[in-house]
Amino acid sequence: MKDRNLPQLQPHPSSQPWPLQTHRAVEHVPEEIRMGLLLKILVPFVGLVLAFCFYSKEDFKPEMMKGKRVIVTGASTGIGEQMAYHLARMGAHVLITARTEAKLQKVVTWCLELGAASAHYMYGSMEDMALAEDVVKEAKRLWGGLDMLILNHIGYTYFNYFDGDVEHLRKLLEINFLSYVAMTVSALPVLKESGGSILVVSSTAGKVGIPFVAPYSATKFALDGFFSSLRQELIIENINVSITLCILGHIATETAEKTVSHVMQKPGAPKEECALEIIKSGALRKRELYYPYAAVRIPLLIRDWAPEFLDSFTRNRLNVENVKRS
Ligand SMILES: NC(=O)C1=CN([C@@H]2O[C@H](COP(=O)(O)OP(=O)(O)OC[C@H]3O[C@@H](n4cnc5c(N)ncnc54)[C@H](OP(=O)(O)O)[C@@H]3O)[C@@H](O)[C@H]2O)C=CC1
Ligand SMILES: C[C@]12CC(=O)[C@H]3[C@@H](CCC4=CC(=O)CC[C@@]43C)[C@@H]1CC[C@@H]2C(=O)CO
Repeated sequence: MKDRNLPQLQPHPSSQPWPLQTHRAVEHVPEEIRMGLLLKILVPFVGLVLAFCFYSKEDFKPEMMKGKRVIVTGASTGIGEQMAYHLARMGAHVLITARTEAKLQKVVTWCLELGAASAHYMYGSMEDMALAEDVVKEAKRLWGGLDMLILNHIGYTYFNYFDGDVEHLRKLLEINFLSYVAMTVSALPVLKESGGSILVVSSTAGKVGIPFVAPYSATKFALDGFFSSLRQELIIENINVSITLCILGHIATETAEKTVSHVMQKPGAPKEECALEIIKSGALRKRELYYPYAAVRIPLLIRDWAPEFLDSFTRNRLNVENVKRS
């Protein structure tokens, strides 16, 4: 008979059959620690397995781009500039765009030095939808057709709390999204003739919620929605034009480093390698590119399983205390 006054001693966990013992041990570990341990072990492993599977099938050869006719927008600096140089080394024809003519002239000169089959530029702002269409018309005039359209340009992006400026958002939607649609509408007929490719440069901010880039993020999400739907329609109609959505993490371009060096805890990935991976993914007609692979792909794997954890992880990767409302 048990003595009511004595504390009822529990059998030591080690005397329990294994499952019960483990169950009790796990019960005492807080949820967030369990999630953290799970993610620290499981997620990198999954990322490595996916990376091996994905990249082990890579069979890009630079000669695939020799003689190809390529438009690269936003190519006066940054990732677009590096894409132009890679294409030049591969012997492609390049037509590059941006607003700053002097910068475009220098990039074209260097492209010819590097071995481009031909190199031309058109300058102006992509706020002007007529320019978006004129660039494709110029490609038809110069080359008689088009093989690859790389949509890369973006308008000025602040990195701060959303300030409520709806007009800024409207303008950014025109530059970052509607001009991409206008160029695609203009280019599709010639891309159908060549069985060509459309490469859409986007961001992790076009797939998950990242603070301080709300207007920019909206334009990148719009790209995903529009071009993922258009890709479905091209497949349904057996139209041989590929669409590659390029999801990029933080890349060390001049603009990015100027804008966020005080907030990011790690430097961006190299713009030269990023540019090459974009070209390779388009030439191989990939559905999506994730670069840097693990830094981009793992958050997307977590996104639908543990959204709150991902939000918290994203905030903790930034020195948010350094962002002051302007
Ligand atoms: N850097 C990063 O961390 C990341 C970048 N990305 C994406 O990569 C792409 C390139 O980024 P990045 O190289 O850093 O950008 P940059 O700011 O370095 O280059 C932007 C380009 O767009 C041009 N441009 C700017 N405004 C306009 C306009 N109104 N009309 C036409 N062209 C314009 C600029 O030239 P000009 O001023 O002469 O017009 C420049 O050539 C973008 O789509 C961006 O969203 C995605 C994720 C991360
Ligand atoms: C907005 C911009 C480009 C980006 O997409 C990044 C942002 C810095 C914080 C980021 C971290 C990530 O992991 C994903 C990308 C991004 C949202 C960059 C600040 C300026 C960059 C820009 O405008 C284009 O160069």
